[in-house]
Amino acid sequence: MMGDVSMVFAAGMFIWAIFGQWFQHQFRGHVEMYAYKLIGYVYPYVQINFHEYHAEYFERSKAYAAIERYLSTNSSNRAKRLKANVVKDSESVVLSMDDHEEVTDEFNGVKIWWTSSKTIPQMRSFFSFRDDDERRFYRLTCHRKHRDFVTNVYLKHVLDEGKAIAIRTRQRKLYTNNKSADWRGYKKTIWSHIVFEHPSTFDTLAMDPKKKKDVLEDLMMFSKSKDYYKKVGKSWKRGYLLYGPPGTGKSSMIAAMSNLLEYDIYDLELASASDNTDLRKLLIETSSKSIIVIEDIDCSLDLTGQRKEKKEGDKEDEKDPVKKMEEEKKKKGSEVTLSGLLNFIDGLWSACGSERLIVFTTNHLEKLDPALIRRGRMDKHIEMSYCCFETFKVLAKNYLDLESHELFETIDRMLGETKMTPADVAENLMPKSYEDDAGVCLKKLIMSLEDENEKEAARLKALEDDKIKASEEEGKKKKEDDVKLANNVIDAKENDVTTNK
Ligand SMILES: Nc1ncnc2c1ncn2[C@@H]1O[C@H](COP(=O)(O)OP(=O)(O)OP(=O)(O)O)[C@@H](O)[C@H]1O
Repeated sequence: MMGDVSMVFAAGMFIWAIFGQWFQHQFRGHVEMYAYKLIGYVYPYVQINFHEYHAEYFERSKAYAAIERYLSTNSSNRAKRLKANVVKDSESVVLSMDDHEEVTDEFNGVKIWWTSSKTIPQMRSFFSFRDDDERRFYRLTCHRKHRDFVTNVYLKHVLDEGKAIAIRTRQRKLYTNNKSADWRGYKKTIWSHIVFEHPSTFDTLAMDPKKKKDVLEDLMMFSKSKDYYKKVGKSWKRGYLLYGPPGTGKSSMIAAMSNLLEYDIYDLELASASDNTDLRKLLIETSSKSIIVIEDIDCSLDLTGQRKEKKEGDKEDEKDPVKKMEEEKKKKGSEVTLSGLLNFIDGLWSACGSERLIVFTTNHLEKLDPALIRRGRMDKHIEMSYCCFETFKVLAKNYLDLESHELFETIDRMLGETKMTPADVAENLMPKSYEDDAGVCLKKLIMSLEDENEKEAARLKALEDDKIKASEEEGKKKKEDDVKLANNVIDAKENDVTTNK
């Protein structure tokens, strides 16, 4: 009998174990569901979890990253246990909340609790994409009555702040486009980048103070005009044309713009783009908050010639065929056309991405097709010119820490008479040895200006001499022609007399 009972008991245990295992998930799910419902009736708080990775993608959640940055900046001083991350070329340390740490945030009088947590799955997936496979998440807890405020207002504030912190702390990049071959050997144009750290700022940029203020205000206005651009139906971008002789600070101005607005720079080499499609692809790949620069636009491509109509007397057809072929080949390097470039600036494609500056630089304004630089495309034309006294004063302050000196008057007068680029002035102001004090550098500049002055005088004299020589030769030739004409008239008269006889 005992044997029968124990057999029934053993069988019952076995069936229960099978059922228990089979029902485990469903049971647990149901129990959990009802437990949460029950808690929901008595527990006055709401919790929202933000996971680091999306379940279905291997991509880090942007919201998680933004919250992490927000909490690092706003709450790390309140957390007791912190995690340290080294960023920016291993130079600075960013602190964030450690796992299972809690901080309290207060926004518009509403209290919000943040906890950082992690779960470790018991079963490691075959496709584990991270070594430890921990799933981190932030948990936000707030009172049920603030639920709408937190989801609609507070979270937007956290995400916006997180984005703004990312922009403030990110390393700016300088992109250049170049051709590279993929594994099949197909050539394509791609952007590659390096960290951009240029010291030029609007403080160190030497130019007419009024002009500088004007540019600065224009840039600041642009960066704050998102809503305005939207209201007037324009894409949020602005074109700048920087023109002037080499060494007047066009590149320095671009670096100063980037430092001011904290924008990346895309240095676009037009000749490296195979055609308009390639150009469009490069454009689409640029990010917002960037400056797209095309330097020396007049030299980039034959953008000026493509619109010119053939004039009578054009020698194109009479060109040496070999030379013609060579020129064609050279042009084939890039088939970007003026219309492609115009499309790039203000066509539909240019509207993808926003908050972008497009900057053209040129040493020869007169060589550019007017269509390329008309207002609306290049909204602001900025002339970078030779060094004037105001420009010099900025350079003297930068290079020599000097605001006044007895030689300033001489330099003021000489700069009025002589054209010298800020780059050349800066070169003269730079001490070349430890003995070179400010006076020595200023004297060096004066000597250089004198040299320049003499050279200019010699150049002008040579020009004047050439003019006099040309006019003398013209006079002489005219005299000879007159004599010839007079002789011909006499000869003709004499012939008439002989015939009449
Ligand atoms: N306006 C300026 N203010 C301050 N520094 C200047 C200025 N112009 C030139 N410089 C100095 O001269 C150097 C060369 O100037 P920069 O490359 O900016 O001139 P650029 O006009 O772009 O010349 P290019 O047309 O040849 O590219 C700079 O590194 C900077 O040190």
